Amino acid sequence: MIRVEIQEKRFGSVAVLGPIAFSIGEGETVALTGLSGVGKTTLLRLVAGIDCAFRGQIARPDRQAIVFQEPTLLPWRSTLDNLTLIHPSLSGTDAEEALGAVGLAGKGSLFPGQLSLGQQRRLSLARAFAGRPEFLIMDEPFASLDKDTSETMLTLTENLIAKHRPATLFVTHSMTEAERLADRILNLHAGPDGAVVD
Ligand SMILES: Nc1ncnc2c1ncn2[C@@H]1O[C@H](COP(=O)(O)OP(=O)(O)OP(=O)(O)O)[C@@H](O)[C@H]1O
Repeated sequence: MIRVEIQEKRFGSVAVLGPIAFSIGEGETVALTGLSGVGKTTLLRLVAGIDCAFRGQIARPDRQAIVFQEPTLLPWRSTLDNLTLIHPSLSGTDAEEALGAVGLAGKGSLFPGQLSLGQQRRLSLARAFAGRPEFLIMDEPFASLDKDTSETMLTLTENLIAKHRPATLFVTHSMTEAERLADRILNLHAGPDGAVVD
Protein backbone atom coordinates (compact mmCIF):
# COMPACT_ATOMS: atom_id res chain seq x y z
CA MET A 1 0.00 0.00 0.00
CA ILE A 2 1.28 3.45 -0.94
CA ARG A 3 0.08 6.34 1.18
CA VAL A 4 0.70 9.92 0.09
CA GLU A 5 0.04 12.85 2.41
CA ILE A 6 1.55 16.10 1.21
CA GLN A 7 0.84 19.27 3.13
CA GLU A 8 2.96 21.47 0.89
CA LYS A 9 5.67 21.45 -1.75
CA ARG A 10 7.30 24.79 -2.58
CA PHE A 11 9.89 25.96 -5.05
CA GLY A 12 11.17 29.11 -3.31
CA SER A 13 8.23 31.39 -2.66
CA VAL A 14 5.89 29.42 -4.94
CA ALA A 15 3.64 26.73 -3.43
CA VAL A 16 3.42 24.14 -6.24
CA LEU A 17 1.58 21.30 -4.48
CA GLY A 18 -0.73 20.75 -1.58
CA PRO A 19 -2.62 19.71 0.34
CA ILE A 20 -2.76 16.30 -1.38
CA ALA A 21 -3.71 12.91 0.08
CA PHE A 22 -4.30 9.61 -1.71
CA SER A 23 -3.47 5.92 -1.46
CA ILE A 24 -2.70 3.27 -4.04
CA GLY A 25 -3.66 -0.29 -3.17
CA GLU A 26 -1.70 -3.45 -3.97
CA GLY A 27 -1.90 -4.17 -7.70
CA GLU A 28 -3.86 -0.99 -8.37
CA THR A 29 -3.01 1.20 -11.38
CA VAL A 30 -3.56 4.94 -11.00
CA ALA A 31 -3.15 7.54 -13.76
CA LEU A 32 -2.17 11.11 -12.94
CA THR A 33 -3.41 13.70 -15.41
CA GLY A 34 -3.48 17.50 -15.44
CA LEU A 35 -2.56 20.55 -17.46
CA SER A 36 1.03 21.20 -18.49
CA GLY A 37 3.02 22.81 -15.68
CA VAL A 38 0.49 21.99 -12.94
CA GLY A 39 2.98 19.81 -11.02
CA LYS A 40 2.60 16.18 -12.16
CA THR A 41 6.33 15.46 -12.46
CA THR A 42 6.97 17.28 -9.19
CA LEU A 43 4.39 15.07 -7.45
CA LEU A 44 5.86 11.92 -9.05
CA ARG A 45 9.36 12.86 -7.86
CA LEU A 46 8.04 13.26 -4.30
CA VAL A 47 6.18 9.96 -4.43
CA ALA A 48 9.29 8.22 -5.85
CA GLY A 49 11.49 9.61 -3.07
CA ILE A 50 13.74 11.50 -5.55
CA ASP A 51 12.79 14.84 -3.97
CA CYS A 52 12.44 14.80 -0.19
CA ALA A 53 12.15 18.60 0.31
CA PHE A 54 8.46 18.92 1.15
CA ARG A 55 6.12 19.01 4.13
CA GLY A 56 4.23 15.75 4.55
CA GLN A 57 4.84 12.02 4.51
CA ILE A 58 4.85 9.27 1.95
CA ALA A 59 4.84 5.55 2.70
CA ARG A 60 5.98 3.30 -0.13
CA PRO A 61 7.34 -0.23 -0.50
CA ASP A 62 11.11 -0.83 -0.79
CA ARG A 63 11.02 -2.46 -4.21
CA GLN A 64 10.11 0.25 -6.66
CA ALA A 65 10.99 0.98 -10.27
CA ILE A 66 10.79 4.19 -12.28
CA VAL A 67 10.31 4.55 -16.03
CA PHE A 68 11.14 8.02 -17.32
CA GLN A 69 10.07 9.45 -20.64
CA GLU A 70 13.69 9.15 -21.81
CA PRO A 71 15.01 5.58 -21.65
CA THR A 72 18.00 6.57 -19.36
CA LEU A 73 20.20 3.66 -20.51
CA LEU A 74 23.98 3.34 -20.13
CA PRO A 75 25.19 3.88 -23.73
CA TRP A 76 28.55 2.15 -23.22
CA ARG A 77 27.05 -1.07 -21.87
CA SER A 78 25.25 -3.78 -23.84
CA THR A 79 21.49 -4.27 -23.82
CA LEU A 80 21.94 -7.29 -21.54
CA ASP A 81 24.26 -5.35 -19.20
CA ASN A 82 21.72 -2.55 -18.97
CA LEU A 83 19.31 -5.11 -17.61
CA THR A 84 21.62 -7.07 -15.30
CA LEU A 85 23.78 -4.27 -13.84
CA ILE A 86 21.04 -3.05 -11.53
CA HIS A 87 19.59 -6.55 -11.12
CA PRO A 88 22.73 -8.62 -10.44
CA SER A 89 20.73 -11.56 -9.13
CA LEU A 90 18.93 -11.93 -12.47
CA SER A 91 19.98 -15.22 -14.09
CA GLY A 92 21.00 -15.32 -17.77
CA THR A 93 17.82 -17.21 -18.59
CA ASP A 94 15.65 -14.69 -16.74
CA ALA A 95 17.41 -11.78 -18.48
CA GLU A 96 16.87 -13.36 -21.92
CA GLU A 97 13.24 -14.01 -21.00
CA ALA A 98 12.81 -10.37 -19.89
CA LEU A 99 14.24 -9.17 -23.22
CA GLY A 100 12.01 -11.60 -25.10
CA ALA A 101 8.94 -10.31 -23.24
CA VAL A 102 9.51 -6.85 -24.77
CA GLY A 103 10.41 -8.11 -28.25
CA LEU A 104 14.19 -7.80 -27.84
CA ALA A 105 15.07 -11.51 -28.01
CA GLY A 106 18.58 -12.02 -29.43
CA LYS A 107 19.51 -8.32 -29.10
CA GLY A 108 21.33 -8.63 -25.75
CA SER A 109 24.78 -7.93 -27.21
CA LEU A 110 23.77 -4.71 -29.00
CA PHE A 111 24.53 -1.31 -27.47
CA PRO A 112 21.66 1.15 -26.84
CA GLY A 113 22.89 3.27 -29.78
CA GLN A 114 22.24 0.29 -32.03
CA LEU A 115 18.61 0.08 -30.89
CA SER A 116 15.77 2.22 -32.23
CA LEU A 117 14.16 4.69 -29.80
CA GLY A 118 11.16 2.36 -29.49
CA GLN A 119 13.48 -0.56 -28.68
CA GLN A 120 15.34 1.56 -26.10
CA ARG A 121 12.04 2.43 -24.45
CA ARG A 122 11.12 -1.26 -24.40
CA LEU A 123 14.48 -2.08 -22.80
CA SER A 124 13.81 0.51 -20.11
CA LEU A 125 10.43 -1.14 -19.52
CA ALA A 126 12.06 -4.59 -19.29
CA ARG A 127 14.60 -3.18 -16.81
CA ALA A 128 11.82 -1.77 -14.63
CA PHE A 129 9.92 -5.07 -14.46
CA ALA A 130 13.05 -7.24 -14.09
CA GLY A 131 13.30 -6.17 -10.44
CA ARG A 132 9.76 -7.45 -9.76
CA PRO A 133 8.74 -4.03 -8.37
CA GLU A 134 5.96 -3.76 -5.82
CA PHE A 135 5.54 -0.15 -6.97
CA LEU A 136 6.00 1.06 -10.54
CA ILE A 137 6.22 4.77 -11.33
CA MET A 138 6.13 6.02 -14.92
CA ASP A 139 6.42 9.61 -16.19
CA GLU A 140 4.76 9.89 -19.60
CA PRO A 141 6.10 6.54 -20.79
CA PHE A 142 4.29 6.69 -24.15
CA ALA A 143 4.95 10.35 -25.05
CA SER A 144 6.75 11.47 -28.22
CA LEU A 145 6.52 8.08 -29.91
CA ASP A 146 4.86 7.50 -33.28
CA LYS A 147 1.37 5.97 -33.15
CA ASP A 148 2.43 2.35 -33.83
CA THR A 149 5.34 2.40 -31.36
CA SER A 150 3.19 4.06 -28.73
CA GLU A 151 0.52 1.37 -29.23
CA THR A 152 3.16 -1.38 -28.93
CA MET A 153 4.50 0.14 -25.70
CA LEU A 154 0.99 0.52 -24.30
CA THR A 155 0.12 -3.11 -25.02
CA LEU A 156 3.44 -4.34 -23.58
CA THR A 157 2.94 -2.28 -20.45
CA GLU A 158 -0.62 -3.56 -20.09
CA ASN A 159 0.60 -7.17 -20.37
CA LEU A 160 3.53 -6.69 -17.97
CA ILE A 161 1.30 -5.00 -15.38
CA ALA A 162 -1.28 -7.80 -15.73
CA LYS A 163 1.47 -10.40 -15.23
CA HIS A 164 3.40 -8.79 -12.36
CA ARG A 165 0.59 -6.75 -10.72
CA PRO A 166 2.68 -3.95 -9.15
CA ALA A 167 0.91 -0.94 -7.68
CA THR A 168 1.41 1.60 -10.47
CA LEU A 169 1.31 5.39 -10.69
CA PHE A 170 1.83 6.95 -14.12
CA VAL A 171 1.61 10.42 -15.60
CA THR A 172 -0.10 10.88 -18.94
CA HIS A 173 -1.62 13.67 -21.00
CA SER A 174 -3.82 11.18 -22.82
CA MET A 175 -7.26 10.32 -21.44
CA THR A 176 -7.32 7.32 -23.81
CA GLU A 177 -4.15 5.93 -22.20
CA ALA A 178 -5.44 6.76 -18.72
CA GLU A 179 -8.78 5.05 -19.28
CA ARG A 180 -7.20 2.03 -20.92
CA LEU A 181 -4.50 1.33 -18.34
CA ALA A 182 -5.76 2.75 -15.06
CA ASP A 183 -8.23 1.49 -12.45
CA ARG A 184 -8.50 5.08 -11.22
CA ILE A 185 -7.64 8.54 -12.56
CA LEU A 186 -6.35 11.37 -10.37
CA ASN A 187 -6.67 14.82 -11.89
CA LEU A 188 -4.14 17.35 -10.60
CA HIS A 189 -5.41 20.91 -10.85
CA ALA A 190 -4.60 24.33 -9.46
CA GLY A 191 -5.84 25.14 -5.96
CA PRO A 192 -5.46 28.27 -3.80
CA ASP A 193 -2.29 26.93 -2.05
CA GLY A 194 -0.79 24.75 -4.79
CA ALA A 195 -2.13 21.98 -6.99
CA VAL A 196 -4.56 19.44 -5.53
CA VAL A 197 -6.04 16.14 -6.77
CA ASP A 198 -9.61 14.96 -7.23
N1 LIG B 1 13.49 22.58 -9.78
C1 LIG B 1 12.56 23.52 -9.92
N2 LIG B 1 12.73 24.78 -9.47
C2 LIG B 1 11.77 25.71 -9.57
N3 LIG B 1 10.56 25.49 -10.13
C3 LIG B 1 10.33 24.25 -10.61
C4 LIG B 1 11.30 23.20 -10.54
N4 LIG B 1 10.77 22.08 -11.09
C5 LIG B 1 9.53 22.41 -11.50
N5 LIG B 1 9.25 23.71 -11.22
C6 LIG B 1 8.00 24.41 -11.46
O1 LIG B 1 6.94 23.67 -10.87
C7 LIG B 1 5.79 23.69 -11.68
C8 LIG B 1 5.34 22.28 -11.99
O2 LIG B 1 6.28 21.65 -12.85
P1 LIG B 1 6.10 20.12 -13.30
O3 LIG B 1 7.26 19.78 -14.18
O4 LIG B 1 5.88 19.29 -12.10
O5 LIG B 1 4.75 20.19 -14.15
P2 LIG B 1 4.05 19.07 -15.04
O6 LIG B 1 2.61 19.06 -14.67
O7 LIG B 1 4.79 17.78 -14.92
O8 LIG B 1 4.24 19.69 -16.49
P3 LIG B 1 4.27 18.97 -17.95
O9 LIG B 1 2.95 18.29 -18.14
O10 LIG B 1 4.45 20.13 -18.88
O11 LIG B 1 5.44 18.01 -17.94
C9 LIG B 1 6.16 24.50 -12.93
O12 LIG B 1 5.70 25.81 -12.77
C10 LIG B 1 7.66 24.46 -12.94
O13 LIG B 1 8.21 25.60 -13.54
